[in-house]
Amino acid sequence: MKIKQTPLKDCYIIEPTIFEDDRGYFFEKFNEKKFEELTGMNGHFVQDNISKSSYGVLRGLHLQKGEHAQAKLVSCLEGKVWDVAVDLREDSSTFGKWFGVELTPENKLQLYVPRGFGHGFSVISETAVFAYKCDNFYNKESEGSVKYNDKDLQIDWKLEEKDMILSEKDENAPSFADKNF
Ligand SMILES: Cc1cn([C@H]2C[C@H](O)[C@@H](COP(=O)(O)OP(=O)(O)O[C@H]3O[C@@H](C)C(=O)[C@@H](O)[C@H]3O)O2)c(=O)[nH]c1=O
Repeated sequence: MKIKQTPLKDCYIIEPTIFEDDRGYFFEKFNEKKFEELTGMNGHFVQDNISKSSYGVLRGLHLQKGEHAQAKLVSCLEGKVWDVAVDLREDSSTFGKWFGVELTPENKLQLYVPRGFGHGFSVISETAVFAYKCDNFYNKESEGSVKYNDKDLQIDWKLEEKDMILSEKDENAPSFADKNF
């Protein structure tokens, strides 16, 4: 397992070591001990989520606030997604900055999105299955969000606006300036 620092503080790309032989391949998708040694972050995840979406679906930007804040380790099991993390920690040197990475079953990359970040992804294949671990439980009352097309963030979602499919909640999300995080 290798990690690569992204331009955002505490946000990492995880690349697994692949063992190939005549049968196919093997890799450790997650190893708490190695993850903690390499990143220095908490690797104790308590919830695993899966979603399936079709082309053009954009989920985000989401976070949980306060004591329910969640770090996420995200990956794509089928298809191709453009994954985006935004640093929403006001005391961070990379506050207000975003980073995007393509996640596919072929590149096997995972993105570690720390607590206090907004997270979202867009589906750029016909369909995509997205999988992620969270280090804190889902809590509806603690949900925060930031509008995907916020003028201050200027995120490139790798989709044309006309193709984007959003939930009503995400369409009506507050702006970055509203600080719903
Ligand atoms: C996130 C979540 C949702 N739900 C329920 C609530 C709702 O009825 C249904 C769909 O929820 P949402 O519309 O919020 O799902 P979705 O838009 O896929 O939300 C997810 O988006 C990505 C970008 C993230 O970063 C995740 O943390 C999460 O916020 O599933 C749970 O039961 N547990 C969960 O952990």
